Amino acid sequence: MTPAPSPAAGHDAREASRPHLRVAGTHPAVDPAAAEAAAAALLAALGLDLTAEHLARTPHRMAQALIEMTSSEDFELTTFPNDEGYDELVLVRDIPVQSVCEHHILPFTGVAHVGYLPGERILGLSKFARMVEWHARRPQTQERLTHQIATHLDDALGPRGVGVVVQAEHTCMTLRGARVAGTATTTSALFGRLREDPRSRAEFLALTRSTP
Ligand SMILES: Nc1nc2c(ncn2[C@@H]2O[C@H](COP(=O)(O)OP(=O)(O)OP(=O)(O)O)[C@@H](O)[C@H]2O)c(=O)[nH]1
Ligand SMILES: [Zn+2]
Repeated sequence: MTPAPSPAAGHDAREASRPHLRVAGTHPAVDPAAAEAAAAALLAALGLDLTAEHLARTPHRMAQALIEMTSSEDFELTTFPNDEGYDELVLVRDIPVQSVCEHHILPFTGVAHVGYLPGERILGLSKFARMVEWHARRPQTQERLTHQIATHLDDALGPRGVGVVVQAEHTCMTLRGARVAGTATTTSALFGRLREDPRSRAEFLALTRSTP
């Protein structure tokens, strides 16, 4: 692997003024023991016999599964100075989205397309996926998830434009309730030039629709 080039001396001050942002600390505290006790109570209320061997550890597994689906790892949101003055769209497509709808606590899954028009700083490419996962792995609405990713990118980089499109299938709508298998929901959040400039907006939306 090629080592990352060290920043030019002139950029040291700017690098220090926007340190690698640690994304952490806003997830609520989790109490696994209380979650397990609550899962046992729910399963018993559903008429399950928790003394059966298959079910004995189900409250534990159920609590752990829900905790895993609503927790994500903290990470460093590494940004770099835009030394080359790159000013075209950067778009990372088809980032997996695995979230849980906060109305039914059932999964919704799909993809996110996240892009921006760089200003003074650019983002490490893997951080787009980490950012999506960090916001997705908690009880969410798709609209809020989409907006939070866009706001996060906007705050971290101060770019000229930000665009986020999320396409997802909600199991609360496909497996129960309306039971409309195969339906997909698309949400978008566009900021700056990607919202206001019709050509940039059209280019971004077209790229999120085209096949790679
Ligand atoms: N806007 C939005 N709605 C969502 C999302 N996830 C789930 N929902 C909806 O939340 C709504 C909750 O409505 P309720 O009428 O209280 O719930 P319900 O009786 O289970 O409704 P049905 O799902 O229609 O059976 C449903 O229409 C869900 O489809 C989301 O991410 N965004
Ligand atoms: Zn739901």
